[in-house]
Amino acid sequence: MGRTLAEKVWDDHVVRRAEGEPDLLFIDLHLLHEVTSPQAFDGLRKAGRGVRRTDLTIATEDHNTPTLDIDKPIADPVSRTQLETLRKNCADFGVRLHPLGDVEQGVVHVVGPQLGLTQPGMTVVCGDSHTSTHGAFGALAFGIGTSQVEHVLATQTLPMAPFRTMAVTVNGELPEGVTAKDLILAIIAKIGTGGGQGYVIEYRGEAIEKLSMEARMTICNMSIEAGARAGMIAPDETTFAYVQGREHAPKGENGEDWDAAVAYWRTLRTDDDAAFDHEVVIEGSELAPFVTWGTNPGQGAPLSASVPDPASFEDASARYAAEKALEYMGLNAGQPLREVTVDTVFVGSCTNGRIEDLRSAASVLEGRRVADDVRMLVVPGSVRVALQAVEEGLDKVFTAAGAEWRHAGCSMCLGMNPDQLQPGERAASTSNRNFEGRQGKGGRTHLVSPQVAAATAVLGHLASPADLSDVRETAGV
Ligand SMILES: CC(C)[C@H](C(=O)O)[C@@H](O)C(=O)O
Ligand code: SF4
Repeated sequence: MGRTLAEKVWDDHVVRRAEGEPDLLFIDLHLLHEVTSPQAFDGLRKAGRGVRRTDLTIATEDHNTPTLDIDKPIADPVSRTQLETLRKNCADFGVRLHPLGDVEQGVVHVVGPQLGLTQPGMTVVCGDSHTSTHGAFGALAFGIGTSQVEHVLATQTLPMAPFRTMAVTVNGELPEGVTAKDLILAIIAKIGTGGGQGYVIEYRGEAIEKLSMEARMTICNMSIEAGARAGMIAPDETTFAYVQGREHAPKGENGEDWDAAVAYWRTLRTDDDAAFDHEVVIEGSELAPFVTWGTNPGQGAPLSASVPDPASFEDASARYAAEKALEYMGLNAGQPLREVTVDTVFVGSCTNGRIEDLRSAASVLEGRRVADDVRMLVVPGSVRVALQAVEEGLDKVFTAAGAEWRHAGCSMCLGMNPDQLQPGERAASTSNRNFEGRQGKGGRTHLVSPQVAAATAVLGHLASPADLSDVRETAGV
């Protein structure tokens, strides 16, 4: 019988298989950041071990980095210690690090792909749940815990429990104004935040094949929010075009390494006779802009809908979760989502902080103004993304509209740096988690696409670009 994409990549990395034991996999790329690596390095020190493959290991600073005044000392002592510790560890163990201020610094899941380090068919790990992002290249990419980080540092291998396979097939075409973010929010609302548990999800179908690499990364990034072990998309011409020419892409003197790599990558497709353990089918043409109303990424609905009545949930735990969520979010059942007002808009993160995301937010903001009582932060996912945006003049579009243009990092995606919501503040955010307190204690988060974020910033309430049709005219543009 044929094999799925995930099974092929897995099989190609098994270095030891024994009855009744998890397979031991070789790891092609190990990404590190300041939050989940300190204890792993301490463990190495205690055991007198080194980093086995420094050539396959790379670190960046992202979670604790400020996005303003980056040349000043870091005020928060916890953040400062985290960054100093990473710097010392990387220096002591010979690991390549892109610190704050470096041109390759940025959110770890933005940096790997843009350097061409993330490639089809690889195994990629990082002590970070959104490592699933790299699956967009047809890599098997897992978030791992700190003790596993230590294991990979020491051995470049990892024992992995077997997984089940799920296909999420998206047929047809996404309607105009519907983005990868809307699609993944709709998928999670459909299968639930636990729906992917134990599975590696392969996204396939016409609508997926048409997506850019940036959009595919948005989808795979949020696989973890459905509980999945990983998300993957088979590599194709779009993938090869994105990887080709990047710093770490295969080359060879006459391009022979590239040709050999592409020949192998073309085999990384699920065989026609392979069977998935579970299949979900979605009609892309039926989708609409999607936003969350609750406190987990599965509590979402089309923007045109209203806040659901908890009583409408048949399942008792879903009903209870909805009640708690509405209480925390300060929302009432039946309230139209378009009438929910926000004070903050955040465009950024490893979900939607890439150049295409900034372009799409800028295209909505061009010639318009952020509403007076709204604060909008635009935070590029990496310094490279920032430089590209500046080259295209996007930073000017943002600042002219009244938004703040910040330095690269995780920023307001989670409250580990100065960019935070105040208690009771409400944000439309292009990030991936709307958990209680995620963006700051008592902060309320609505997950949205970059386009919805920008339209929301202009109108001051949840909105899509379609709601803006006459605003630009009034502004005389
Ligand atoms: C801090 C880190 C461990 C965490 C993760 O694992 O994802 C963070 O990146 C997040 O998005 O919540
Ligand atoms: S941007 Fe957000 S989701 Fe991504 S790694 Fe940083 S904190 Fe995690």
